[in-house]
Amino acid sequence: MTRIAVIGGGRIGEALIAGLAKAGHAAKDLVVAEQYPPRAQELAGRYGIRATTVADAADGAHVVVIAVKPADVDAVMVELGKVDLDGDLEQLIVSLAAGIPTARFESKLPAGFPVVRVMPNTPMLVGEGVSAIAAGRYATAEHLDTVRGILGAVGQVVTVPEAQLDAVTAVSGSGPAYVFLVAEAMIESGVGLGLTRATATELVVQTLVGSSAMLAESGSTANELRADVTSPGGTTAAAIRELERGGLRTAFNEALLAARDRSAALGAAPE
Ligand SMILES: NC(=O)C1=CN([C@@H]2O[C@H](COP(=O)(O)OP(=O)(O)OC[C@H]3O[C@@H](n4cnc5c(N)ncnc54)[C@H](O)[C@@H]3O)[C@@H](O)[C@H]2O)C=CC1
Ligand SMILES: O=C(O)[C@@H]1CCC=N1
Repeated sequence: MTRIAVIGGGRIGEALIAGLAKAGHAAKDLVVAEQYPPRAQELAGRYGIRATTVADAADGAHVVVIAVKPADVDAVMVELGKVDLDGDLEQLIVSLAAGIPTARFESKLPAGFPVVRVMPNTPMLVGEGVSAIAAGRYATAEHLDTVRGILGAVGQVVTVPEAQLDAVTAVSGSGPAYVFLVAEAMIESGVGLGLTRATATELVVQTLVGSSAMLAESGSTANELRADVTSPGGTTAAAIRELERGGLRTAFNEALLAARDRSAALGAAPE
């Protein structure tokens, strides 16, 4: 089985580890390097995996997944520079860091070293993630297949040119947060209308689950499904009029532009 080292055991690192563990990836073939010792021990205990240093984790791993904040990537690359990255193992660097171009990694790695950049999202924790992957200059179709195999175990995978990854980050990388914000707002409004928090939460969560299943399975577009709920002169029309008046579409346009630009800015940060 592919030996995977996850560098950075934070939210997305754990989502990947948990999703892979749930998908049956053997614990002995997963290792984490997390700089904060209590967190490292927590992950080791929770998933039965080894927690160690960056260099030790990378040494002997087939795939080294970088899951630290963009600002910490360079420090990790310095640590990786101390390892004899072994071409015989066909090692591969997979970066989950928002914004950081593959060229930045390639410039710090031995010549020709393959790098694949990925934008995942946290629903991979429950096997329902979506990741976009893009090949760096030296990554082959086989390397992309390896990454598809890993991320395919925890959700859907799409392949895009690297130039589109900032847009992907705005849509699906950050996307779960928009959905959770909508859920929060709907629950609060339900409570405001007199429902108990427990009832409002149950209604909202299942409404999101059911609506998502329809979007995924019905073959209808979002626009068609919305129209089906919207009886002329009815309750939904009254609600949607207020959402449009509140500038929902403009707010989403501006929000995704801001996220896309922030991703690009993270990549342009001085080394
Ligand atoms: N949270 C999310 O939904 C998503 C995050 N990402 C990307 O994943 C990366 C990580 O994000 P989060 O997990 O949210 O951040 P986080 O802050 O929760 O986790 C980062 C972890 O890396 C550890 N770390 C930092 N430097 C280290 C080093 N030198 N050696 C070992 N461990 C080190 C930190 O202690 C921390 O536990 C970021 O680059 C982000 O852009 C991508 C998609 C979604
Ligand atoms: O907020 C962030 O920067 C990361 C990247 C996508 C989701 N979380």
